[in-house]
Amino acid sequence: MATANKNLSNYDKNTIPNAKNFRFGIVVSEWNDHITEGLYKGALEALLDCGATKENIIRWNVPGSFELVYGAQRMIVTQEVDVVITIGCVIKGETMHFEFVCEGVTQGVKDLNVQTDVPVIFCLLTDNNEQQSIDRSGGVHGNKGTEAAIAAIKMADLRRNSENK
Ligand SMILES: Nc1c(NC[C@H](O)[C@H](O)[C@H](O)CO)[nH]c(=O)[nH]c1=O
Ligand SMILES: CC(=O)[C@@H](O)COP(=O)(O)O
Repeated sequence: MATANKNLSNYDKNTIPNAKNFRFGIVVSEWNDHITEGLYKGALEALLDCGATKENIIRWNVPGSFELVYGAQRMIVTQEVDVVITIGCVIKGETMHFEFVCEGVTQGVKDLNVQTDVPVIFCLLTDNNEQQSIDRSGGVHGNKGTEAAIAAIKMADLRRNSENK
């Protein structure tokens, strides 16, 4: 289902585990910070709404989305988190750089999910223009940060429940 047909901010708390006992890492790209701050706000509000405590939410900034992978890896190694959310916004420019940044982050986040035992949530906007980013960071299509927070809670719960299987 395309985002245009699904509001990214909708969630049913009855279907979401309580987040109070999980530690969350959030790595935020400073590129397009007028967008990434909105994504972070959506994620933070959803985590707190679902029971997370501010003491259990660790935020680090990185220069751009390409650095999200390294930031998430260091967060996993040093901070004893249950899950990491990577937040970035890549907007198409004149060159192929967009494609390489998007692919690099996509593959890097995938690799962290495969190579570590901590889930890494992919909250990366990969948009053709700024309006698409505005629409998905608290605009008409909701907030992808909210969606990422809910995914983070669910994946932290899955990890906890699968530890002793
Ligand atoms: N153009 C965008 C970038 N570019 C910067 C890269 O992410 C990276 O920081 C640089 O190549 C140095 O390694 N980053 C974004 O997050 N969004 C963009 O639209
Ligand atoms: C995704 C990017 O790095 C891009 O915004 C840079 O713009 P350009 O391709 O015009 O150099």
